[in-house]
Amino acid sequence: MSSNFKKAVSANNVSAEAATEAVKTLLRYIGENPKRDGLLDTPDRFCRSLIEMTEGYALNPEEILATTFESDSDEMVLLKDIEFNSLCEHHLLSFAGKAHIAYLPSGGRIVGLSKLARIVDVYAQRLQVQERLTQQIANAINKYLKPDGVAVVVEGIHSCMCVRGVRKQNSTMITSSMLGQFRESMASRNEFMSLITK
Ligand SMILES: Nc1nc2c(ncn2[C@@H]2O[C@H](COP(=O)(O)OP(=O)(O)OP(=O)(O)O)[C@@H](O)[C@H]2O)c(=O)[nH]1
Ligand SMILES: [Zn+2]
Repeated sequence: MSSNFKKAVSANNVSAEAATEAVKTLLRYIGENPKRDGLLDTPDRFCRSLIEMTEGYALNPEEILATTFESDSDEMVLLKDIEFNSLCEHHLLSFAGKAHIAYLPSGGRIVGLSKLARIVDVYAQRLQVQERLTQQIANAINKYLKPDGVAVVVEGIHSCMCVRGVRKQNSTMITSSMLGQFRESMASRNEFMSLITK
């Protein structure tokens, strides 16, 4: 794994070697010695973790939502409590929580349930703000599945508010994006909200 990483060059032509050197500089910046035993592999590990946590850039939402199935139901489909981990683009610290997604099938087509969870990962595994994460999930489902409506609510706890800065441990950020019938009809929105708060 480690040797594969060393050969890698990013899309922006930054070598893995340059990336690990940058982490060594950060370690020196905080007064650490990157040559001490416990830190020898840390720059390599850190870079691999960062690549792993941003795998969403390489995923294609159109491909994920390409397989659909026939269904004669036009009732709401809801997948709730989809866990996610993301990285806040301001501090590069984790924010994590749950996403809830509903859509109203249109044209007699439904999508495999796991694909909704995969769409969350496409956008969560990038540098994000929670508002954009929420909108991107809703917009992708709207664009590629063309349902009558999409509703997305994301609940996230931001490490940058817990472990540093204002240090508030128990606040949760809640964001939503309502499209189509969920935006137009209060009844649809209320049905969705009551199901996710059960
Ligand atoms: N709206 C929004 N803000 C976020 C998100 N993630 C982190 N933030 C905030 O981004 C802001 C960055 O503010 P700055 O003042 O530039 O940075 P800072 O000095 O580190 O701010 P503090 O966290 O208040 O110490 C902070 O208020 C964070 O709480 C997010 O997903 N959405
Ligand atoms: Zn942050």
